[in-house]
Amino acid sequence: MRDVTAAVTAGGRSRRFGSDKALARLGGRTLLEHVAASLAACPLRLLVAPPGQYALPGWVSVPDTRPGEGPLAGLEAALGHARLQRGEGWVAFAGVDMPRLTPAYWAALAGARTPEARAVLALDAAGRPQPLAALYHTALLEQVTALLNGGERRLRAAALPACTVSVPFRAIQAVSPDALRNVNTPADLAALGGAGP
Ligand SMILES: Nc1nc2c(ncn2[C@@H]2O[C@H](COP(=O)(O)OP(=O)(O)OP(=O)(O)O)[C@@H](O)[C@H]2O)c(=O)[nH]1
Ligand SMILES: [Mg+2]
Repeated sequence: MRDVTAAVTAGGRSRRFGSDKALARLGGRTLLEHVAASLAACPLRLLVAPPGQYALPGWVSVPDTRPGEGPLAGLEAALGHARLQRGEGWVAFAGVDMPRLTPAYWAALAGARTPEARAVLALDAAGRPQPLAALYHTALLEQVTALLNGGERRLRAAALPACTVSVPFRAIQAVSPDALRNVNTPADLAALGGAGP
């Protein structure tokens, strides 16, 4: 993962969770810390969030380009900052609410890259692509900006089918079986064995 920039997007309002889910605890760590740990091997690590909201040692705070406009806007900020700092290359983009992501998960995605690919997404058990724990190339930045300017807000629109590689669920399951577990509600966290703040 030395050639990949990490980016955690953390500008959401956790409406379904009812309090800031980035700070909810699971096994002695916050959800945000769990996700960050999965990406600790990346040399540059970006936290896209309102300035001053979170303290995450070793992570560079990056403000949203379009605050409150959702994770696609978070991706725009992450790709722009990654390009500025390191030139063209890959970004591992994650939400705050996937505490079971692991280095092996990210390595599986990184290993699936092809020279033509501009996005790498894992498929879940039902075959649905998972855009919130995926690799995106900085070459997508202009396309992402155009989508946002056109009113698009769905993150999955960033992964254009023609240049997206899918990683089958069985390949994820083999290395990181719970990686795609996602916390949207307190019940989701309880199912993982955690509790609210
Ligand atoms: N940078 C940034 N990240 C966002 C924004 N909106 C959502 N996110 C992040 O995107 C990820 C997935 O979003 P959701 O699961 O919908 O989280 P959320 O929007 O906080 O939660 P809900 O209010 O319940 O939809 C989380 O890591 C959020 O923090 C935003 O406007 N900017
Ligand atoms: Mg949301």
